[in-house]
Amino acid sequence: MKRIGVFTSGGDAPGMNAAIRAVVRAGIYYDKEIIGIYRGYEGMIEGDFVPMDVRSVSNILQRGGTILKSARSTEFKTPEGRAKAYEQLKKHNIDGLIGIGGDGSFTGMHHLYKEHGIPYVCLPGTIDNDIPGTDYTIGFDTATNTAVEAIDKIRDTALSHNRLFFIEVMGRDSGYIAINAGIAGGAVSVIIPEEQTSIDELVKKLNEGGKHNKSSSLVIVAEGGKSGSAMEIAQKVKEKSSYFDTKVTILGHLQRGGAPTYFDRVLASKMGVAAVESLDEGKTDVMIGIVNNKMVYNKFEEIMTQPKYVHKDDLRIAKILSI
Ligand SMILES: Nc1ncnc2c1ncn2[C@@H]1O[C@H](COP(=O)(O)OP(=O)(O)O)[C@@H](O)[C@H]1O
Ligand SMILES: O=P(O)(O)OC[C@H]1O[C@](O)(COP(=O)(O)O)[C@@H](O)[C@@H]1O
Ligand SMILES: [Mg+2]
Repeated sequence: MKRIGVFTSGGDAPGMNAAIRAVVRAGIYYDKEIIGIYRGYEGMIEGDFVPMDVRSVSNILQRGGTILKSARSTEFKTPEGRAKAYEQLKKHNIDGLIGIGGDGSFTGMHHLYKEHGIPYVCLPGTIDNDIPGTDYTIGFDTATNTAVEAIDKIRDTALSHNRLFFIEVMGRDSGYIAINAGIAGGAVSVIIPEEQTSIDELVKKLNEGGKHNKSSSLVIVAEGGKSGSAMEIAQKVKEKSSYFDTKVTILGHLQRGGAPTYFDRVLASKMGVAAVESLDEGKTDVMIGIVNNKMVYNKFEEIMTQPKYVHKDDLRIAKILSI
């Protein structure tokens, strides 16, 4: 393994820069040439490559976003698109890849490997924490802290006006950000895609809160749930009860930006070094994960056939604490 390509793909996540830095520095430490690939699979298809030296990753450890930029590429989902990407990698003598992205990016790397034999190691980089085989993904901790900070601020208004707020958080089809931000932010109820929510039960719960003199109520809604968006759920609740002065806040892309927490910086740094070392040792078709505070190497087929659900116990805890 002499030349390693590194790229970020899918939604950007805080800590991606720390991971790029670790890959570049560890690669150079082990006498590899590191080639940065811009804009994920789009840049791979177009051959948008740049050699990276030690100083090219100075002062990025603490920055959100990704200096390599990211993209979602429709073309790469086709065998033809991946063949184009492979031609570019061959032309630039790239022997292996380290990709930083979510479940979609991991699936893309797996297909490229199966079709063209390019060894790769994936680092889980997504705010959603929706990939099996790791307790945490890079960016999840920062995004959840950002959501909690926003929830605390909204509580000030909720308290001052005795209002009911529905706060929508990201996570695509996963409730990880929602349940953790819900526990940390003291939500009266957390609505996640993994569970069916009854509007009648929610109204009952809110009414009980009213009877117990709750002066503010915050409901955290994960995007992507079957019960609808925060806006739709708020509307349904209003139709069933005129008791509440209701407002809706969608946190949106606020959750993707900002300086990574210490946790995400350390996680990304450890995973970046592990990626270079494991690729050099001959590991491939794997995603690095952290499980019980230990680095693990997950084969694509072993983890991507399994769903990753929020811990049932977390839902129980949120419920107990919201009375
Ligand atoms: N099933 C797939 N086959 C091949 N490539 C895929 C597949 N799913 C996703 N990708 C590639 O990975 C990119 C990033 O995936 P996406 O789901 O958008 O984000 P993330 O990697 O953060 O989950 C997609 O734009 C696409 O190019
Ligand atoms: O920024 P976009 O393209 O609108 O995508 C929004 C989606 O990206 C995310 O922020 C991150 O998802 P990925 O890491 O899978 O790309 C999701 O929580 C959200 O559903
Ligand atoms: Mg994803």
